[in-house]
Amino acid sequence: MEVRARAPGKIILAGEHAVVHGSAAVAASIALYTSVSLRFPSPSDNDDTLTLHLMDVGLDFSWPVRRIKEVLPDSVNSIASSPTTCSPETVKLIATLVEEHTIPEAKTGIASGVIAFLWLYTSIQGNKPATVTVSSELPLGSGLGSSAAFCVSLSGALLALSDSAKIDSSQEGWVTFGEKEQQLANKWAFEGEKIIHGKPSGIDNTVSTFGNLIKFKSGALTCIKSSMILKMLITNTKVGRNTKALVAGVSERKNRHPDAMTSVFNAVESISNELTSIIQSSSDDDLAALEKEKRVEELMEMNQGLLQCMGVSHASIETVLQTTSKHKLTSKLTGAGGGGCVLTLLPALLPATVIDKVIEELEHCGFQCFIAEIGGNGLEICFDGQS
Ligand SMILES: Nc1ncnc2c1ncn2[C@@H]1O[C@H](COP(=O)(O)OP(=O)(O)OP(=O)(O)O)[C@@H](O)[C@H]1O
Ligand SMILES: C[C@@](O)(CCO)CC(=O)[O-]
Ligand SMILES: [Mg+2]
Repeated sequence: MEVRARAPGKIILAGEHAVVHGSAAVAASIALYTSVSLRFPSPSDNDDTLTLHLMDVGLDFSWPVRRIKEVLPDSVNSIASSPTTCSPETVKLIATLVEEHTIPEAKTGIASGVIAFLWLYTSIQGNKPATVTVSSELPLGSGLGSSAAFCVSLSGALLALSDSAKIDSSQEGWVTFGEKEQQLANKWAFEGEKIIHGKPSGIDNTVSTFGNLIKFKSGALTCIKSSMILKMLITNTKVGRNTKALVAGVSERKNRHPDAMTSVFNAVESISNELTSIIQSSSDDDLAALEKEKRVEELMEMNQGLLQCMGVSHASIETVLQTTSKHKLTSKLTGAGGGGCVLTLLPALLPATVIDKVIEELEHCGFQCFIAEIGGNGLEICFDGQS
């Protein structure tokens, strides 16, 4: 029996970090996916191992299921319908399973993803042997929600072959879960994100599960219907960073300066709310459309300034800001910052020659640029092995 699941990455248009502290944020899915395939061996395969292939980092992990039972005796019972937080003690136990494999020094960040995998796998599928393969079109650890896409696609595949999700496996091509199953996959993915991020807001797994353009605040999402073309250039500075450390850094700054940081988070909330109304408002003529673009640019600039206040910008991000501003374009970091990706709004009437020139200059700095489609599908499942 085999199933595949895929889940998209995301960009945050406004509100990263502040959203962890209760402010609203605006995010959109992008058409770059992480895919997971899950296959249970047939009895004749005589295979008693759980194997994980991580194609993007070229690492393979494999455990005899009796070893998993030894370390995690509770994993004999699946708790698929009740998303549960992995306790710090269980994280430590799972880490011993991960440490049985050698992870090269440069890839140690992968360990938290493997721990999240083992928690989701054993909670949803118990102790069955299986082969799980993960591959992604997203750059890992760059602010485009690779950890969420990993957790959502994994939860989707695991639930699709569990008794907790009712889904017709005879359907062909990519299909979406029903609302109840989507909610369940999203909740499990959030539990995985907690292992990777420490204190996630839930915005990344939510937009990856449901797709589209959303406003998110304190765990609740509102779908946004955009009435304007939002074309974003994404620049990957290729400076590696870790969301968990950046989120913890902002919390420490908040502990040191509670009043000032609360004001910063409140300002971000106003930016997200204003951005939402601008994106949704209808524009009667080209002038109004142009005016809306200018306002979005101004809000992006203000949000970037506040992210600098939070201490999550980086020299490489500043280089992108300076390079794009020479062409009168506005940029802001997206995701956790500290390197990673930067968004630049490409106005609807911007000549293609200018876009080419900006990309050339950014790539000359060693960055990688791409334009991704915004606001597409969320989590999807495929049973037929064809699509
Ligand atoms: N395709 C993948 N294969 C293996 N591990 C992955 C994959 N995608 C994500 N991960 C896990 O997620 C971690 C990166 O998550 P992190 O939250 O730091 O960055 P991000 O999600 O890309 O950015 P952001 O959270 O700012 O949007 C990796 O170190 C790894 O543990
Ligand atoms: C930095 C952050 O706000 C977004 C990361 O994409 C963290 C989170 O919301 O979980
Ligand atoms: Mg992440």
